[in-house]
Amino acid sequence: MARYELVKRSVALITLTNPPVNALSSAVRHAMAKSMEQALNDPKVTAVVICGENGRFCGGADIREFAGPLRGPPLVPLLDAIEAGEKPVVAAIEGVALGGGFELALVCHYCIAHFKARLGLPEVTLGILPAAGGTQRLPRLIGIPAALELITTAKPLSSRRVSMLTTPCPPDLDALLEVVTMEVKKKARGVMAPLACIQAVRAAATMPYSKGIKRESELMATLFNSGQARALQYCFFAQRTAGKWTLPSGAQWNNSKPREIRSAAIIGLGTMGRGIVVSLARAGISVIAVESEKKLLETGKQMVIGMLERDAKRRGVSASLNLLKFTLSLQDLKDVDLVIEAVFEDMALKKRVFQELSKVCRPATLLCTNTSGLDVDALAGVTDRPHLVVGMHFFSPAHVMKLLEVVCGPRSSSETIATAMSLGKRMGKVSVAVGNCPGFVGNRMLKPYLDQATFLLEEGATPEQIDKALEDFGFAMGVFRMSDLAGLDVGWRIRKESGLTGPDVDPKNPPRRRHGRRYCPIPDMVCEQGRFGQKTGRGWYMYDKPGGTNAKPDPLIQNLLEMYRSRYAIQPRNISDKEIIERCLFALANEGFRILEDGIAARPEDIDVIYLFGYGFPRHRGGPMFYASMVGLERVLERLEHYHQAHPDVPHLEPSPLLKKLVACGSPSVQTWREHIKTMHSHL
Ligand SMILES: CCCCCCCCCCCCC[C@H](O)CC(=O)SCCNC(=O)CCNC(=O)[C@H](O)C(C)(C)COP(=O)(O)OP(=O)(O)OC[C@H]1O[C@@H](n2cnc3c(N)ncnc32)[C@H](O)[C@@H]1OP(=O)(O)O
Ligand SMILES: NC(=O)c1ccc[n+]([C@@H]2O[C@H](COP(=O)([O-])OP(=O)(O)OC[C@H]3O[C@@H](n4cnc5c(N)ncnc54)[C@H](O)[C@@H]3O)[C@@H](O)[C@H]2O)c1
Repeated sequence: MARYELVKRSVALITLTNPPVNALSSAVRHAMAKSMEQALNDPKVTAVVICGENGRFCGGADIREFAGPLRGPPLVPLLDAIEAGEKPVVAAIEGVALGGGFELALVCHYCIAHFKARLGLPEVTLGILPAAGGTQRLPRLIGIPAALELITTAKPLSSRRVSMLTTPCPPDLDALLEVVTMEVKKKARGVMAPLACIQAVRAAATMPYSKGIKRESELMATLFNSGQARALQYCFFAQRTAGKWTLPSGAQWNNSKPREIRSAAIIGLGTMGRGIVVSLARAGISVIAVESEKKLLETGKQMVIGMLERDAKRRGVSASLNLLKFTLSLQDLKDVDLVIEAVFEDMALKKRVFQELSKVCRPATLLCTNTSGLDVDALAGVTDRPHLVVGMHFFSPAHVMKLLEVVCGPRSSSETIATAMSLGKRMGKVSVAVGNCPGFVGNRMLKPYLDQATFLLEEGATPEQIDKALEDFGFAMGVFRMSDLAGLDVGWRIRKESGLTGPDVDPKNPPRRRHGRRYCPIPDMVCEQGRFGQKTGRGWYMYDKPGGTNAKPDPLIQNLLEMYRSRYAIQPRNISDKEIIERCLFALANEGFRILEDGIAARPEDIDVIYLFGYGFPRHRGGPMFYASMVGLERVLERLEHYHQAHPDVPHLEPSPLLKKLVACGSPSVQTWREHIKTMHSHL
């Protein structure tokens, strides 16, 4: 846990040895305390060097220990003792020095850091604060403004910049703290940890160290047992769990070898294709981009080049334009390792493309589709290599959004899945393996969520009221603002194609019912007026101009809702924010339970990661499944039963059998739900 050596007969070298990140577990703290005592008591030792094994100084406190009672020597007195010791202590930093690892470096009398070292205080991302003196020592070392930025944003630093940060405490501290508080509140709505950090830094600025450290510890005590800290720490591990995919066949992340991908092709240079090309090129992969027409090819090319150049400028690197090739001919794809199809969401067109690819590409080429919800296995079926077909569902904008759903068809081989997952990681994505069903995980769950929002409109709510409730809950954007951003015409086209609206609707359908269920035609009425969202300057809100982003409530929408309600004799009622949150989010989680039952997602963590990284679910709430567990499954069940009774024609509100089963089993913790699902059918 910590190795002690005497070097050159006078220097004690203490190496932290707790792979993979040398976290400061109880055993490490114990070994460090012993080693320091030995070094301080040995008259031969004139100086001490602390470093970490395997090129990593220290990833901080052992987060897993936070879930149980705290044992072992506490960190603060250990670090205080190092700082107070009479022999000089040097931190030799290679790799990461994060959280408690950085706080350890701060108590050392000297630090030497490799130029690739990464130093930072990511505690706020875990819902806590740097409580081993970080909020007290860092302001003293680098000044209030720089310390505030590091502590409240969790942004890591390269080692060279640390030496440049020497801003003194500004004269108007209160004004500065006020500005930072506003920024933090705006960026991380409702999140407690960064606000507590600001209070701790205020203590550093206004109190002697002995009092400041006490304040730090009080603030930590509040955060430590909070629901937000539990949620954020759950997110940390959920993200890592998602990478560890597993199939019922026994194939899994650690026994399936991915293929190396050196070259790839993208078919379709529209909204998605462009972002995917950028993501691949940024990862150092040669890309051939294919369009159907010369003009579209040229437009796509210019957009991709512009995106890559801007991105490279931002990151201070040179744009990898030499990796790109643009063509109108599929024949150019015969040697690529992998193809990602991103043409229109049209099954017949996609099938034609896959048939053609089957003929053109060498037999070992992987064929992937970026479809948002079509049957991946139906596409595999038209190829000569169904085992090499997989869905790679990126999210818009594809070069920005971190989520990648890897959609495993029943015939996708484990090597194919491993390759898609590993390629996602190489592109900096958070990849989650999911089964093949309409909408996969993310978009399938979105339907009940959107339905509830529009039903609430019918019943008396306004778009701005619903959005505000969701934004106060922590979403960056409410459902209507998000829909305006994404474009309302996409959903409208899908509804027309599935016969829910437009000329193909069976006239025998009552106006607010389809297939025997409640249906809300308001979104169709909005689209019929040419209101497609931000791009047309009008949608659920009005904007200054087409493409504008400043959403204002629109009296025309208000009129439309009033006319609609009076046409169908709906008496509007006052709807509480509580009802909005419960109906939208419990319906969302309920579909998540069904997805687990159906074996479309292997674990609740996978669903939560999809919602955190693809749909802006607030991280401090942990994701829809974790949120349901925090509310209490019994309560979620009771509320769903209540709402289903009130709306029996909405099947999504009927509690899922898995939810009922979990409640009957005493509402076990989310990490153990898997044991209750394992007998069920898996599509993974
Ligand atoms: C009344 C109550 C009073 C309560 C008062 C309590 C007082 C308690 C006193 C506490 C003192 C506070 C000390 C300190 O301020 C707090 C902290 O230090 S919190 C931890 C801060 N550190 C981090 O957040 C770093 C987290 N890790 C990372 O960002 C990355 O892992 C990495 C280090 C950059 C490495 O990244 P990668 O190479 O990509 O590797 P992985 O991410 O896949 O990780 C590999 C593996 O390691 C596990 N792991 C990583 N870091 C930790 C950690 N700090 N603790 C435990 N485990 C860690 C990770 O989960 C992976 O394992 P897997 O999940 O795959 O099994
Ligand atoms: N837009 C999104 O938010 C989003 C998100 C995730 C997934 N998707 C999916 O990604 C796919 C593409 O969506 P999009 O939004 O980029 O569409 P888009 O309309 O912006 O782009 C599609 C592009 O494909 C090109 N194309 C059509 N047929 C072609 C052919 N035979 N050969 C070469 N190019 C061809 C078109 O010219 C067009 O430029 C769809 O399956 C969609 O469901 C979209």
